[in-house]
Amino acid sequence: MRQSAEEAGATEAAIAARATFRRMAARCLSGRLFLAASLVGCWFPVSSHAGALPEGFVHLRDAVPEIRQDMRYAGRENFMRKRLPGYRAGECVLTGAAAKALRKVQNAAVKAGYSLVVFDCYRPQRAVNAMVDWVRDGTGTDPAYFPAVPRSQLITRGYIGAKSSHARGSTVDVGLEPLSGAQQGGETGACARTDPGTADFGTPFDCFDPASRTGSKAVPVSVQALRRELVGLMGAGGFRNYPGEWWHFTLADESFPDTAFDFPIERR
Ligand SMILES: C[C@@H](N)C(=O)N[C@H](C)C(=O)O
Ligand SMILES: [Zn+2]
Repeated sequence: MRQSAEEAGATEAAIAARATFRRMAARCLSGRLFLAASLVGCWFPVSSHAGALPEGFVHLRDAVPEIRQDMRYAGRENFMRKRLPGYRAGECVLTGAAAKALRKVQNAAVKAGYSLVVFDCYRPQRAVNAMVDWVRDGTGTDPAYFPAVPRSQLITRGYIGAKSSHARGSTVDVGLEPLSGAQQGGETGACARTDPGTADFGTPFDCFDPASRTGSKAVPVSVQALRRELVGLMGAGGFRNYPGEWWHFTLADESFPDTAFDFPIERR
C-alpha cells in the first residue's frame, strides 16, 4: 500500500529529523571548529542548509552534470501554466540509485550520439495533489497539451497519476537531444508545441494524447524507432517505461517502493 500525503509528510519529517541529528553529530565531532562555536552549533542548530536532501536522495547535477535539466513544473511552461507547489528551484532531485542508473544511461546515450534531457524527476506529493485538484476543477481541452482528451479525464485516462511514482524519487521524465544538433524539434503530431533542442519524438513532453503512447503507430516510423531506442537505453540502465507516455520511466529496483515523499525542492 502507498502512503497518504499525511503519512508521507510524517515519513519526511522523520527523515529530516534524522538528517538534522546526523549533521549536528558531525558538527560536534568536527575538529575544525572552535570549541565554543561547536558547542553553540551542537546545542542550538539555527537552520539547515537550504539544499540539504533526505538520506538516499541526490541532486542529479552532482551525479551527472552534463544531463540538461528542463524542469517544467518549476516554471510556467507546463500544462497547468504555473509553477507547482514544492518546486522552489528547477533542480532534478532523485534517489541515489536512480541517479547512478542515469549515469550509466547517459554514457550509453553519448555512444549512440545523444545526450539525455530531463523534464521532471522527484515530484513532491503536494505537487501531485495540486495536479489532482487541477484536473478535478476544470473541463475542456488545450491544443498545446491535451487537444483531444478533456482535462477532467486526464487522471482516469492515465496521463496524470493521482498516486504518482514520481513522489517515490526513482521516476524520471526524459527525452534525448542529438549531439549532432540535427533532428531537433519539429513535432507535427497531436499537440501544437515543440520541445526546443530535443529530438523529435512525434509528440512533445506532456502531450496528453494517444499519440504519446510509447508504441503508438500514429507517429512516423523513424519516431517509432527513436522511442524504441530510448526504451532500450533506459532499459539497459534498469528503468521501465510506462507504455502510456514515451518519456516516463521508473527504476525497476526502486529504493523507496512504498513511500511518497513531500519535501520541497530547494536551490542546490
Ligand atoms: C504528468 C506526467 N508528466 C506524468 O508524469 N504522468 C504520470 C502518469 C504521473 O503523473 O505519474
Ligand atoms: Zn512522468
